[in-house]
Amino acid sequence: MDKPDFVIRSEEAESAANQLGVSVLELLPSLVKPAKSYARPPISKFNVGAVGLGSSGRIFLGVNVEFPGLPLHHSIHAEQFLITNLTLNGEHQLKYVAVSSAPCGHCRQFFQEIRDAPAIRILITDPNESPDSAADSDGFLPLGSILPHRFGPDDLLEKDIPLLLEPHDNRLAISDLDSENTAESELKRTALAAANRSYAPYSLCPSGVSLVDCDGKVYRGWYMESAAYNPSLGPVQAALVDYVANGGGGGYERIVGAVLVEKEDAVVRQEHTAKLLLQTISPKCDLKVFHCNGA
Ligand SMILES: O=c1ccn([C@H]2C[C@H](O)[C@@H](CO)O2)c(=O)[nH]1
Ligand SMILES: [Zn+2]
Repeated sequence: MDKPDFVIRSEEAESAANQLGVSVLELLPSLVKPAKSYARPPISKFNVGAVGLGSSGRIFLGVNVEFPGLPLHHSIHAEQFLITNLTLNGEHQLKYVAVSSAPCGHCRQFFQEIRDAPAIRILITDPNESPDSAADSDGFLPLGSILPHRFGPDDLLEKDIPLLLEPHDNRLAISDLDSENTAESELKRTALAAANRSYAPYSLCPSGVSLVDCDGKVYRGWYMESAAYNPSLGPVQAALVDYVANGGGGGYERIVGAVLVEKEDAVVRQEHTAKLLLQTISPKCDLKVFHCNGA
């Protein structure tokens, strides 16, 4: 691979599997090592790669990302990157994951935001892991076997609320945005569209971020919450997942502009954390914040 490919189309996955004489499922563990090479862990130097198969047949990659100069809790875990990559690409279900080391408790918890999470099957490729009696003959374990007695969306939400990978529209708007026509208004519209896809069923404070690099290429991401609150992923991190996946491997200093859209009266506000994160990794980046109205 010359350029990192963080999403593999189903036809590509099938033809790669055919060429190797394996099934698409068997392809997943073979992609973990290349995935690991795209990780950005300057603090731990511990690369993690996660490879997921969605119900559409597409394969998605996830890697861990660490930010020097910031507290460790700003880091993005490979599994969380993977889930963000799924949602940014409109994938509605995650079926299988192969991952280089055992998912930590925080990641097992974040997976709970996906419908039927206990049925997601996980393969840990770390050769030091001893075989698990809950694993199928193909080596995959149900997530429910490594996180029993789950705390999740069912504990806090009504059953019919769309979960993390399911389509939803937060129906947020910014007045007069339709009549604006500047470079900044494109970033604003992208951040608003991102906020409309944000998954914030616990706080009801959705938010979205757009980023632009020095070539004018735009990236976006949205805030995603966890029933257990702390594994939630901020909108800047989510947009950085898009940047790492699609920015051609460049450094964060190439990000020159950013827009955050959130509700004016939000009880959960992203503004200060977004500023802190962007100022640290990309000091020249100009962050603008706009408030939207709920429907
Ligand atoms: O489930 C896990 C556990 C750890 N890491 C990352 C976080 C950090 O960057 C590095 C060391 O903990 O590994 C993951 O990506 N997933
Ligand atoms: Zn983790």
